Amino acid sequence: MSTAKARSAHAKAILGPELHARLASTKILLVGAGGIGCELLKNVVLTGFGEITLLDLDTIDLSNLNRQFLFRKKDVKQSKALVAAQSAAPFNPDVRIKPIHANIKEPEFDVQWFRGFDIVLNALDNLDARRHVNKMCMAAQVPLVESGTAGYLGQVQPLMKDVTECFDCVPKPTPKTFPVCTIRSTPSQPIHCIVWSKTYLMGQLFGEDEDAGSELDDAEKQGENAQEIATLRKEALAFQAVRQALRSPNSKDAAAKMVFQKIFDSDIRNLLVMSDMWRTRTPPTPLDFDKIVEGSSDPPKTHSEAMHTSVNGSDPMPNGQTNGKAPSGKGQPSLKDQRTLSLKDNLLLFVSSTERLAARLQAGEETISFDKDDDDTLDFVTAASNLRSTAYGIQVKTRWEVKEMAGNIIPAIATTNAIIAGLIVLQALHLLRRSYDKLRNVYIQFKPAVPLSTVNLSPPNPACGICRDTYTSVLCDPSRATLGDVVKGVLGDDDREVSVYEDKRVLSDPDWDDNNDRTLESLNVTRGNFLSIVDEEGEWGTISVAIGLLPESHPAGAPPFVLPDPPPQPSRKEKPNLPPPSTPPRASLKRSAPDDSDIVESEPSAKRMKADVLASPSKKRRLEEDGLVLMDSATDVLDDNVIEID
Ligand SMILES: Nc1ncnc2c1ncn2[C@@H]1O[C@H](COP(=O)(O)OP(=O)(O)OP(=O)(O)O)[C@@H](O)[C@H]1O
Ligand SMILES: [Zn+2]
Repeated sequence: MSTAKARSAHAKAILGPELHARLASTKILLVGAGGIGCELLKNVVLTGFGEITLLDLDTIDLSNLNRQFLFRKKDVKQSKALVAAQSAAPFNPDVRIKPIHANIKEPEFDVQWFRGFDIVLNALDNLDARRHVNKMCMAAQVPLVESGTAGYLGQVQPLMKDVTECFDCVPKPTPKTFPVCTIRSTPSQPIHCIVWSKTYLMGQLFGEDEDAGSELDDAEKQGENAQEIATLRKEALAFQAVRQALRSPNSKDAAAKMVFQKIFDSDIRNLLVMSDMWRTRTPPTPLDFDKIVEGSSDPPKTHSEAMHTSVNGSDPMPNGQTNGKAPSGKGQPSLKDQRTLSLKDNLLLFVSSTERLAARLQAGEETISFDKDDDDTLDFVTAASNLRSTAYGIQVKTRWEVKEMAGNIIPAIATTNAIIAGLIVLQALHLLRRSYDKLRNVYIQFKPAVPLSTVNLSPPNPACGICRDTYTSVLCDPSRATLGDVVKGVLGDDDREVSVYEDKRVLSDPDWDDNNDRTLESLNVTRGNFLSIVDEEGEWGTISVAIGLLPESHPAGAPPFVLPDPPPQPSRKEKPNLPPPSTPPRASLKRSAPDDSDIVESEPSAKRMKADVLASPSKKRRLEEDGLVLMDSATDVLDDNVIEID
């Protein structure tokens, strides 16, 4: 038997000659060439898929090499998609792998582009991209296999419009956020100090020079302490001087000390003035740079130490941690990252990492943000969060622990990725055979005797704001097609009252047609966007219009759009008893349009609630100005592993 025949003998025997032959011309899109993606690419190539498009936006990092086996050290900094394709192609001489180094959310990957695939396989690591691919697959009616791993756990979920639930049929946990003032003034846990260093302090010192005021405006609206907000505003203003020092070659040596004194001494003294704030809390202790360097500073005790001492008079070290004082050599782990740093160690690490980051700014880097794999930023965040913890009497953390917490890292396990990648192919084959009764959600669970569990699929959620929409496409020239013409064209003879949205923006409603004569381009609606046409009475399903570009063959004198033929037929809506599943609140509600003075933003599913208060944009605007947050679902669960602060 020739090598090529031998290579495919098993796959052919298992799949049967007909399906095996079909795979050679089946077009698959694989999104993500990371931990799961590398395993999956190998699997699909060896199974006999012949036409593979592999897309990933990232380049290879040294830390990927322990599990992303298609990459070698020489490939670091190269495109993941390109290198993975080159490494996997020789596994099957007949395979064609087209690598694309790009973000799947780019407008060029529009619904028409997705329609070119027979199946899509996700190997992603974030909710945003997963939700995007889900919507595109629902719109293009292409089957999708979704997957994810977290440590020893993993899941595979086959999704098919109108057959199964989609990824958005069930609300996803919202990333955990902390109130601004907990982070900025009253931390009580190590994570608060880590989030402060990574998000706030790094941003202020090494990020873009931007006004931190809007975050404080929001906090003020939400009723947080006004005097405290005023102090924080002053603090933010004073950052200008230290920012400049960090960027000026003359003050390099002094800059780190200046930063230290501002944030760990004078900012803390300013907060202490607000005696009200410390009535029920332990006040922080300012840190003295010179005394710590001399070794004469006596670090404040952690809360638990203080409590313990008062109970039994001893001086314990909770959880083997110390606050400032390194334990004597015995018992200290030998790995550098796992050693507890003393107060002086943290100060010296703060100075050296600040100097390294300042040197990078002076060498031309415009901004530097936290990256767990960038040693300078990890050192800075470790030292800064430990110094802040010390000032607030909170336990310090090792560099290793800070890396885990700041990077929201759950260790990636190569074997879990490999098992999940195998299960993805099995579910993909069921979808391609249209054996829908065989589809299962598959989980890896913590039960050695039964490591895999399968769950039958649920039908689509009738209230889902993604897969219950009726999708259609309009090809147009957005610089000439007007909103009114496109919407009227799609509705045809149907003269129902409708509102039109792009994502969360209301573009028109029955009492407000100011935008109807504006071009789509002027409304910032272009290729890759969707217009949602929502029935005002809530009787008919939403029509989602994917905007694509006109073909080159489109005659010059013809109208600047091509309408769907036949026109979309939205389904009559069953009135759900439950509120629709929520779209998790997004980090930012604001999207810029060239002139968005006439554009109102609201949660997309609010349109389906048809609440009277939301019927007119002016009312919506007022509600938002009042700082009112409209929740779509009361069932959102906070996930403790995910920490995000904006
Ligand atoms: N919007 C997107 N478009 C294209 N590729 C994406 C997008 N979002 C994430 N990815 C890719 O999905 C892959 C997910 O893989 P994985 O979870 O192993 O992450 P990683 O970055 O390689 O590893 P780690 O996060 O553990 O360091 C990554 O290679 C990432 O670049
Ligand atoms: Zn759905």
